[in-house]
Amino acid sequence: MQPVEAPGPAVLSKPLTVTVVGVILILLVRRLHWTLKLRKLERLYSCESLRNENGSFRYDFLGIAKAIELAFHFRRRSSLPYTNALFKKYGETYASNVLSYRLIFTCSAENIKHLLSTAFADFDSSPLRKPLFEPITPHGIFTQDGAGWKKSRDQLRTRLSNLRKIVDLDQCERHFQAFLQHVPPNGQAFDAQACAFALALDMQTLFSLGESVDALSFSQSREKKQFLTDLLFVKETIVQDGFRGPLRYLYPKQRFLQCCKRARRYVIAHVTRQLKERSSMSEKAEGVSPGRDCSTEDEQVSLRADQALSILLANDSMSTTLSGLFFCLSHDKRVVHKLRASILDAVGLAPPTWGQLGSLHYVRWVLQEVMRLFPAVVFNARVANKDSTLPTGGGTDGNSRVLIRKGEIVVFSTWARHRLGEDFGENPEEFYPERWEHLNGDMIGFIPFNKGPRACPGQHYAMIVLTYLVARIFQTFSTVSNYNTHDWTERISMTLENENGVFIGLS
Ligand code: HEM
Repeated sequence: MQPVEAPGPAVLSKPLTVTVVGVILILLVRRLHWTLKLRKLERLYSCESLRNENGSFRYDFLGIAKAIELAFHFRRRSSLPYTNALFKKYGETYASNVLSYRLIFTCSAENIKHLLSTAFADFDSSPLRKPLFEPITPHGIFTQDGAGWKKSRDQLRTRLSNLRKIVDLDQCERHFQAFLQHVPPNGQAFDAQACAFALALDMQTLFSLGESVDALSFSQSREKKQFLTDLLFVKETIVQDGFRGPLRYLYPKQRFLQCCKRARRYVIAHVTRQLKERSSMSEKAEGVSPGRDCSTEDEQVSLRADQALSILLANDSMSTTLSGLFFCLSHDKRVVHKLRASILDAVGLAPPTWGQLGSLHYVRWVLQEVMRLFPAVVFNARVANKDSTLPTGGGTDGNSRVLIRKGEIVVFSTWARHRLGEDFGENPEEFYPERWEHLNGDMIGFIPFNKGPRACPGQHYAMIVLTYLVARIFQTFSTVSNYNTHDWTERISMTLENENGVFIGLS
């Protein structure tokens, strides 16, 4: 009998070759199909090409030099003037290659409106935020898009809708009195930014956890101090990792994860207590014991914890506005004088009532002007979830539509939007609250709270609380002395801060 010969290598490699060629062909056909689809979209919307950042990055094919330059400016605290200079050079919308990703930078009011409102469904934020926020709020509003986001949003809206119920002016007064304890006598210097930060934290923890973290108290408990330290570290790491992009995986995460775990445990303990109190109240009221489904209870606690943590992560915005206000007023005696006179004129020296808050128009102009010059969130980004377009930025004049491919990141700058161009009248870099006499807080390019379905759900709450605090501060004091020895220097944390603090005196 003839021995059966084993198949040679040539016979074995045939099916492999066919498979590889087949896969390559499928990929090429898909690529071709996608390219043709893009061309069709381009033709349909008459898209033209976007200006690319060239200059020193012409041969930076992998976008490494650009990434280094961005990191350099972040560390040097010069990202804001740097990006504004690029907008002046390339126009309101341009593209950059950063670590092989095409990033589109824009400060065009039309493009921002498109991202946030008109084409809201075509752009997501979770691909960028989820990896950053997941360890602290796995199902929080910041980590979601689509149906998950809508569910969280609806729950928050229900919670934030009844302003009369959630803004307790007596509580605001207590927080204001605690703030006063930190103002030294006779107009001596203190760091108003640090105090504003503590004040905002106390208000927000009381609101979201039912118990203040007592950041303004001189006898804060060790547990609360630890929670605060953990929360601050978590926020700081999230921001740094956001700027590091894919390079963040090179950095150790042990302390971050530990802080997330401890902070979450603290929040869960408070939320559980709140839910138990509420459930025993309803039991007493209805005389029945609600069915106890363990998994539902756990889910409820986890959901509430995510909600509370999301509010706490969004908290710094209030302190950015307050410290920005102190900074601007320490340079402008005229506005301080006019602000105080307008408050005394409308409400006298007694704490303003709910009804009186709406009549403090000059306070509103001053707050809007501060939020224009020092918006809490200076940069923001969205990722295209399908091939799409932006209304402007294409062609030599920058007026044509531009094509955005699925997965591309569009970064928009609120800082540049508020400070470049002529939307806000003359000298947009100047603090001039009177400009709001002729402008509308709802105007398209004014986006301190963003716009559209994902606009800040706490904006009305924030404006009422801030108006109350400003009224109380300037009923009490008539001068703001400037003790800052350095220029205002950016510190982009979860929100915007002055790297040097804001040293003022109140008398
Ligand atoms: C002056 C004060 C505030 C400013 C300037 C501000 C600004 C903003 C901005 C710009 C966003 C959009 C972020 C984005 O889409 O990437 C935002 C979102 C958010 N803010 Fe505020 N905020 C303030 C106060 C508050 C307060 C007091 C709360 C809660 C009580 C709050 C809760 C939130 C939440 C939960 C989101 C996420 C909304 C979502 O993703 O759908 N904010 N805020």
